[in-house]
Amino acid sequence: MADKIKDAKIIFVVGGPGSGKGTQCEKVVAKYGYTHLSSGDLLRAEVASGSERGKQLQAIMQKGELVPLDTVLDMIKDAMIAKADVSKGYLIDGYPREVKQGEEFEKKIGKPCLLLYVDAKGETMVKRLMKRGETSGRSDDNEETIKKRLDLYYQATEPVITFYESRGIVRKVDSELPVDEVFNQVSKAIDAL
Ligand SMILES: Nc1ncnc2c1ncn2[C@@H]1O[C@H](COP(=O)(O)OP(=O)(O)O)[C@@H](O)[C@H]1O
Ligand SMILES: Nc1ncnc2c1ncn2[C@H]1C[C@H](O)[C@@H](COP(=O)(O)OP(=O)(O)O)O1
Ligand SMILES: [Mg+2]
Repeated sequence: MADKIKDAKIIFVVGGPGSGKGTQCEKVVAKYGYTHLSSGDLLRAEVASGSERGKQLQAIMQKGELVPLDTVLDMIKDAMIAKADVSKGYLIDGYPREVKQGEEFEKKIGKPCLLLYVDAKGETMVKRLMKRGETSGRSDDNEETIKKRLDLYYQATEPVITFYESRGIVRKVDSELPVDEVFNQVSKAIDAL
């Protein structure tokens, strides 16, 4: 597997909870045919399976904390391998959430060619998540957990952006704008690859 994935384009999609990562990734899939892998979606699928491991994950996610690095990296790697023959590129959404996750990903899988930084204000993210919580059924879309997720984002995930800025691969998009305008910025970043 390693070779095939090494040659594929890998894009990290990083931003706070509710910033609009999933929304933009869906549009990238439609326009560019990339494979979208959301760490949160992979984890929620494991929870939905009802497995013992899923139960442990659910408890962590409900508190707004990060699940163990190895668990999420293994899931992403397996999902990437499963698509290796058909994939033009990968959108890795919601990972890395801390610098260590980025380092381990590069050791075990490969290097990203782009980090899309989906930027929105804290108050905007909270508003969007509260609204999403009305229909998402997600146990972490509640006021208390949202606050913890946001704190953790600023503490653990923002340093990821600084880390990759020094490598010159970060492109920031302004996710305060309407979805289609954000996507124009996303498209420009991908077209430049
Ligand atoms: N640019 C935007 N303008 C307004 N609402 C947005 C925008 N992007 C996303 N949203 C809404 O905000 C919520 C969170 O978006 P989502 O893509 O699930 O974020 P994330 O995956 O980063 O948590 C969703 O309800 C979505 O419809
Ligand atoms: N890379 C990662 N490492 C550790 N935990 C993760 C993870 N990605 C997701 N999780 C866990 C903790 C998150 O609070 C939860 C939901 O993640 P998510 O669906 O990516 O949220 P969002 O799209 O709102 O930013 O899943
Ligand atoms: Mg998401």
